[in-house]
Amino acid sequence: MPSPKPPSRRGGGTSSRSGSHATDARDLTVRVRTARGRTTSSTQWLQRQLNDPYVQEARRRGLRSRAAFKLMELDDRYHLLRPGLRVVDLGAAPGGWTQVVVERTRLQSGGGGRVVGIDILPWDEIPGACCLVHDFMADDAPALLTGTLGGPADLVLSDMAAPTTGHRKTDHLRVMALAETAWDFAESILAPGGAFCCKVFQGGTEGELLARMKRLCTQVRHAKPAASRPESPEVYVIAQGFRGRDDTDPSR
Ligand SMILES: C[S@@+](CC[C@H](N)C(=O)[O-])C[C@H]1O[C@@H](n2cnc3c(N)ncnc32)[C@H](O)[C@@H]1O
Repeated sequence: MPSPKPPSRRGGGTSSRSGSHATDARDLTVRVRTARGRTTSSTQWLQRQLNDPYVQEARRRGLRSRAAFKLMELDDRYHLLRPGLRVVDLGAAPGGWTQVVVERTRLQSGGGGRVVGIDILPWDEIPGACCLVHDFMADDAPALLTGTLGGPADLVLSDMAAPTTGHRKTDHLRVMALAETAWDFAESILAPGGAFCCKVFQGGTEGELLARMKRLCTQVRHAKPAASRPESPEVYVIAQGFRGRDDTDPSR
């Protein structure tokens, strides 16, 4: 599954913002009328979805989410995926990242690896993957994931995000709490040499969490893929070259 070139809009973009484009380019922007019962924000969301080239490209390729393009780009840059890997995908629904993992680790053609995805929301099975519906923050989630994977992981992915409240500080804290719990879990399941790729919020992974990752991994970087909306504070932290868990670390 090749990564996309940043999808372009046929017709040269939105005419309302494209005064510099060729004058014969047709305006293909879909405009959504506000309807009774639909709030302004949901109208804006719908209009953005209908006009998002990543949404259109995902649909064309049979991908479940535009988020799939973020993982493709991160993998192209940091070489996270290869055949035979054992991967855990946290916050996996509706399944775009899992589809990319299955494809790029060649799970369906006997690649020898395994992928276990988990989400608190129901999601449809993906052939080649084990799709769990469970709260990752529940006490029994680490054991469930470890048992289902059946051994150490080479890669832990987390695209988990709680529904946004619109209150920036609250949203930041909620995403960072998920990221910290994801790293705690990664420390317990990653094989030496393993990697972790996780959504965090701008400002990146801070303080103690970043220090812990740097202590246990040879490389820790932040990246914002092109498919991540510029107005979104999300970025991804990629920690590679896991050295093994340090049970003497007092911050654990
Ligand atoms: C941005 S979406 C993930 C998109 C996914 N990577 C894809 O490519 O389709 C974030 C997901 O995190 C999930 N999530 C948030 N909190 C969770 C939790 N405590 N346990 C499991 N999943 C959670 C949400 O239900 C949501 O489906």
